Amino acid sequence: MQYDSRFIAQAAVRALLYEVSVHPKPGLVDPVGSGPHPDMTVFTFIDSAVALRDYFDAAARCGADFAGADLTALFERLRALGRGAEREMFEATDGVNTHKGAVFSLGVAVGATSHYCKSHDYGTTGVQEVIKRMLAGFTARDLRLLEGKPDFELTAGERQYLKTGATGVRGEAEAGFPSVIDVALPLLRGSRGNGDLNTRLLDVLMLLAGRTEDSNLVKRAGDPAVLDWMHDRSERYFSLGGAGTEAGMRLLGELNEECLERNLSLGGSADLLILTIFFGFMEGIM
Ligand SMILES: CC(C)(COP(=O)(O)OP(=O)(O)OC[C@H]1O[C@@H](n2cnc3c(N)ncnc32)[C@H](O[C@H]2O[C@H](COP(=O)(O)OP(=O)(O)OP(=O)(O)O)[C@@H](O)[C@H]2O)[C@@H]1O)[C@@H](O)C(=O)NCCC(=O)NCCS
Ligand SMILES: Nc1ncnc2[nH]cnc12
Repeated sequence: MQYDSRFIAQAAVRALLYEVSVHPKPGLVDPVGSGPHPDMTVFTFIDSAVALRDYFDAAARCGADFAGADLTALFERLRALGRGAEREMFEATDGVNTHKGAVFSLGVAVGATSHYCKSHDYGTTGVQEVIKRMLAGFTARDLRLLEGKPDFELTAGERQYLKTGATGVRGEAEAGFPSVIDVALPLLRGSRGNGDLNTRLLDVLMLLAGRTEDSNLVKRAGDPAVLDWMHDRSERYFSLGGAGTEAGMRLLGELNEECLERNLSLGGSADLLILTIFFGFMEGIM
């Protein structure tokens, strides 16, 4: 299948809207509640997603139009578009950070997909190779800029890198989003025809939460040990049979309560779910 830029940009916005619609998501905003995010509701996410439509159109066109051999130059062009999109997102949400991570990760995915589809039938492995070439050396280059940056200017991801060496969203992106393409997408493919979409996507979220180093979760907990706790909860969830079982749904409810009490957010895992949904649309498995 050869996709055009318009279809690709539309899939990106649909992925944002599908993710926020999945419920009940522990530690995240969904149509039923705001979880540990009192400054946002599902409507904030709808406003944000709609405001990002032009950005994804521009990112898709940028990918399709790029003709050079050095794909790191394509990434730099996309990054400039992403910075503008972040501003548009904050305008649409009155300063609330809904999709900063997704502006970056999904922007990369849209640009890479569109570039690949210019000369190939769609294939996720091919797109992953494009992403790796676009981001080659990015993490080291970006994090090298931190030398001398005052502490109060550091983002959560930057602070965690300096403290523990965790590379967060940058490392995940540079490696071609392995947790999405090698872990979550196979689950989504395998669950086709088995359960409703909401159930399938809850399982994908919990698989991602169990495998990812979510810098948003670590920031909220103030301790990277929270990752082991979340990874254990995810294992338990799947040992109970996941969202297709009463016991799995009960565990999700308990986890939701625990995230609320401890003010824990799964923002990074939500972004990876968005990416999985996007690739799911591209593969026609949703
Ligand atoms: C490259 C940048 C995007 C790097 O970002 P930065 O250093 O500014 O921020 P980080 O702290 O590193 O995190 C970025 C966001 O990435 C998401 N994330 C976290 N872990 C992972 C992971 N393992 N894999 C993938 N993605 C991950 C996460 O996003 C979600 O959390 C956001 C809410 O965060 P925040 O407001 O900090 O937290 P709250 O606790 O909710 O707020 P408080 O109430 O406590 O204040 C939300 O957006 C989710 O989406 C991380 O936050 C950047 O520097 C950059 O270059 N940006 C501009 C360029 C661009 O986007 N270009 C696009 C195309 S290339
Ligand atoms: N549903 C959601 N709730 C909170 N943060 C998010 N980041 C991306 N999706 C999110």
